Parts: sequence; structure tokens; C-alpha cells
Amino acid sequence: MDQKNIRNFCIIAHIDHGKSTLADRILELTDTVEKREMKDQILDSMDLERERGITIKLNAVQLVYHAKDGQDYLFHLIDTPGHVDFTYEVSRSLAACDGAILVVDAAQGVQAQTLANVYLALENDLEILPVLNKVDLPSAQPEVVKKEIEDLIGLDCSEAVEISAKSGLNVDKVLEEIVHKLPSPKGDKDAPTQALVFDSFYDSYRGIIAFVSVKNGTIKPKDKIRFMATGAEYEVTEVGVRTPKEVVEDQLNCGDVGWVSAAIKNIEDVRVGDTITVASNPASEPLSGYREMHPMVYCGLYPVDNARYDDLKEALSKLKLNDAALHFEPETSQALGFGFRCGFLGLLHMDVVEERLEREYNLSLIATSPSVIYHVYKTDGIMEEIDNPSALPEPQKVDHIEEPYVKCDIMVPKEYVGPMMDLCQKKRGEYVDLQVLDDVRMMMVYQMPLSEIIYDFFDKMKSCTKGYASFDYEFSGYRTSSLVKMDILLNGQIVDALSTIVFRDFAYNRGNAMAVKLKDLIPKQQFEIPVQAAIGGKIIARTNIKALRKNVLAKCYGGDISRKKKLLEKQKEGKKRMKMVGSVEIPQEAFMAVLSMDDD
Ligand SMILES: Nc1nc2c(ncn2[C@@H]2O[C@H](COP(=O)(O)OP(=O)(O)OP(=O)(O)O)[C@@H](O)[C@H]2O)c(=O)[nH]1
Repeated sequence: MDQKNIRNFCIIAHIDHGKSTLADRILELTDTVEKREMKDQILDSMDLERERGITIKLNAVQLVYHAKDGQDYLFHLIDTPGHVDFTYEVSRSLAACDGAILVVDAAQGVQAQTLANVYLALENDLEILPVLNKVDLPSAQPEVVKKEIEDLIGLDCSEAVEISAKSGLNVDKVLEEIVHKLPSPKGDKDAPTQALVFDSFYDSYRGIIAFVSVKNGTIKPKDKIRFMATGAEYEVTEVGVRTPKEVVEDQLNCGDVGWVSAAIKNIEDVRVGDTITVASNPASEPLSGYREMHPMVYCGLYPVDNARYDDLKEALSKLKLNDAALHFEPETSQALGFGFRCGFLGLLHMDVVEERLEREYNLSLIATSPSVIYHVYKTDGIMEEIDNPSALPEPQKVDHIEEPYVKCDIMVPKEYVGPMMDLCQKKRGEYVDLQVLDDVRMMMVYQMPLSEIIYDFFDKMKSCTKGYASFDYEFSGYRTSSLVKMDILLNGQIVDALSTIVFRDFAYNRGNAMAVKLKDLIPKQQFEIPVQAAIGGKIIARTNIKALRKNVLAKCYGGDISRKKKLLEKQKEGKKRMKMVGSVEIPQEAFMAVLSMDDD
């Protein structure tokens, strides 16, 4: 198709404003997906996404639109996630596009991630098309929200289409707007090939498949391609697009968004953000890639069955192809054995990775409590980056510790400013600014320690504002804090995987809350187990898990052996996610206790 009839765009929005629903309607209206195959949120192809109702991965699909001017247009649509943890996916999608549809919920108005995603789109020089969604809702106020978009973002909304992605109202008008208002790709078909790798995944038959946006030149089977960052070369076996089914094509041209298969077996060779060129006529420069993402949150992942260490290693390498923001390196724990220290962009990301490893790679895992990266300045003048509390040097060797801070932008209705300020204060937040956004809302700006945000800030914010607040944060630097390592002892033994780094003034409360929570979570065993929290050898909290004398076989009168077997099986099932540490069996939940305890 003629390059001027191609439109590459993505849909951006705050979480739940209706991106995936709009994508569904667009696929329907363009007959991309047959009616009988249509299901809700069709681009959310992972089971996990459908169950949770959120988009985790970007998804690219090609469709043909017969426009009112009588011409056919080729659209490449990329659906993107809305949650702050997946901003990395969004920024990659944006770099593959020329335009973006900005979906704003006409009842909720502009939210924190609406702004964050618009800024990302502007950084990538994208043309932005504002669309007001959910106008079917009685609470929708499209005119008010349009004004909000104009005032807060500075986008002209005089021609913004008012739609209901749910019913399909006016979605046809959005398609026409895409044709008339978004630009076509600018590249040159005859120039040396430059294709941006924006995603990849591992296919057990074909090897690694790379998703690319071809910015210049072409890619076709038999071409010898070169990954410009790694220098690896492969012969292309097949190219194609997704519609959303995989379709094989003769070649990918400048302006196309599709996949390249080249029997790539070495995971290290394919990096998201790299540029593919053709070795016989190589481009002199790679395309500008993406900002390297640095994980914000770390935790240890260990196989429940130590024998599956190598499987976990392979699974992490494969998953990384599909999730460029995931980092991992081997580590050992006295309590848990061999595993990996993994870095994530946030807690939701961590949760999703763990669940994908379990589902897609059939692993049973123990995850340790999440931690941020601390800068530990030792008395010998050396600074160590510590992402695992148990690796913190002895207190006498530590001069001072710095922790990461983030700048939080919180949008909140006026009546909740008070409770929200209380919450920020409790979380060691430092007030920066308070601005009036419009008649109803304020924007609060705080500097906060990241470690306070990653635990339960989001849930607490939701409950103290009845779900009306939204927030976004970005890393703002390291600051010195009074921090100490808190150890947990079970049966008199320190369990390294349960150590945490806490703010000194919070230590007693946290220690108590942790001991109480562990008492709840660790099942009673044949003997009494003392649970203690300690700082530098000093016990600050203590409780006991009482002994239990439960005989599961007591209920089996007589000699019914099959029933006996069943009961034993059942007991074994229950133990699956348990890890024997010393003489105490600890369930997975206990390692995450810090996330769910109430220490206020
Ligand atoms: N009433 C109404 N509900 C809608 C409309 N569009 C979407 N929804 C609902 O809003 C919810 C969120 O829609 P999604 O399309 O999943 O939102 P999303 O922006 O893709 O969410 P993430 O991918 O998780 O960021 C779903 O329950 C939809 O059914 C609409 O036009 N009207």
C-alpha cells in the first residue's frame, strides 16, 4: 500500500478509561476480526490480562480501513497498558508510532496517567487526537472535560469526538479523524533499512520473534539482517503482521509494523530498542532507542523445589524477551537456597512477572519481600548499592544510608485534600506544592521515599479518597535517611529472607506488626515457635506461635487406606508453597507479610 495511506498510532489513556474497549470497536468496524471470533478486550491476549481486566503488554495489530473518501488505509494500531508500572511498554509503543489517540473518560476527566502519557507522546513528537469516552454514562460531562484537557494539557478540543467505546457510538468518526488528522510515516523505502525492535517473544519452534516498526527500507525473507547493538546476524526466514492472527507477508516495507522470524536462538542477541538493518546495505546509524529503564523494586525469587533452579533461570531469560524491563541475577539465601534477585518497575509488575513465571513456565515460586535500592556509604568511604536487606553491612561499618525518593503528583478532589495530606505525612512525605486544577480538583505534589510508596500507599490512597484520587510518580534522587535493618528470628534463628530495611522511628511499630502478622501466617507446628524482631542483636518485639498436636489421620477410623492416602495427599498439597527453614515451615505469604501488615 502507498505509504501516504498508512497510519501508525497507539491509544493512550489513564487506567480503565477504555483503551482496550475502543480497540475492540475499531477491530469490529474494520471487519478485522470476524463477529464469531470477537470477544471483549481481544488485544489483551494473555489470560492474566483478561482475568484482571488490565492491559499488561503492548499489542500491535494491522487493519485495513475503507475510508469515506473511497480509499483504503492501512492502520497499525498499538494498544498499550495504562498502569504506571507499565509505562515502559507505553514508551516503546509510542516510538513505533506517528500519532496517538488520547482517550479520556468523560465522567472522570483528566487523571494523573493521562498527563504522564501525554507527556511521553509529546516527547516522541506524536500528533495527539483527543477523544472523550463513556459519554453514555449519566455522569459524563464532555464539555467540562474538554475544557479540562485544553487547560491542563493545552490540546485543542473543539473538534474532539465524543464517543461510547462500549456501544460504538461515533467510533466511525474516530476512524475518519485518524485518516485526516494523523500523519503518515515519513521514512524512505529505498534508504538502507532501519527497523526499530519494540518487542520480542520466544517461540519454541521458530526461535525468537522480533516485533519491528520499519522506519526506512524493507525486510524480506533471505535478507541477512544485523542487530546493530549486538552485531548479531541472521538470515530472515519469514516476515509478517498480526491481524491479530499472525499472517505471513512477502516483505515488510517502510511504514509497516510487523514481525521478523530468523531462527534466532540466542536470547542475548535480541534487545528491545535495538535497530535491525540489512547487512548487504547497512544503515550507518541506529535509530534512537529508548531510555534504559532502571528497576525500582527488587525481590528474591526462589523455586520451591530447589532442583528447578535451572528451569527458573531459563524461564526468566525467555520472559525477559517479552518484558524488557525485567532484570535478574543469581543470588543465594541461607533460608531459601539458590534463586535470583529480580528487579521490577513496581509491585504490580513484580506480581505479574511472578504469575507469568508460574503459569507460562509451570514453576512454583517463593518471592521474598520487596525492597528498593539503598546507597550505603561505609566508614571506609566506599558506597555499596544494596537491593537485598540481608546484604546490609554491620551497623558499625555503615556511615550513612541514602534511599530513593520520588516526586508524586496526586490529583484529588478538594474535599479529600486533608486526609490525603495526613497520609502523605504518615508516609514521610515532604510537601512541595498544592495547585488548584479546576473547580473541583487540586494537584498535590510531594517528595516521598519510594519504599513507603511501594508497600500499601496505593490502597491507602484509594480508601482515604473513596477511589477519587489518581497519582503518578517519578524518581527524583537519593536522600540520607535514618534507616536500620530489622531481622526476624524464628525459633531463635535469623531468617535472612525476612529481613527488611526500615525507617528508625517506625522500627518498633513495624517490628510488632511483623511479629503479629507472622504469627497469623505461619501455621502451628509440633512445637512452640518464638517469633522475634531484632535490630542489631537487640530484640524489639516478640510473640509465640503455640504448638499444635494435630493428627490428620485421627479421623480415619479403622483401616481405610485409600482415605488415609487422600488425607496425606491433601496435606502435601497444602504444603506445596511451604519452605522448610531450619526446623520451621514457612508459607509463601509470610515472606510478603510486610506488604499486608497494618502498623499505623
Ligand atoms: N459505560 C461505559 N463503559 C465503558 C466504555 N468504554 C469502556 N468502558 C468500561 O470501562 C472499563 C475499562 O475499559 P478498558 O477498555 O478495559 O480500559 P483500558 O483503558 O483498556 O484499561 P487498561 O488496559 O487496564 O489500562 C471496562 O469495564 C469497560 O467495559 C464506555 O464507552 N461506556
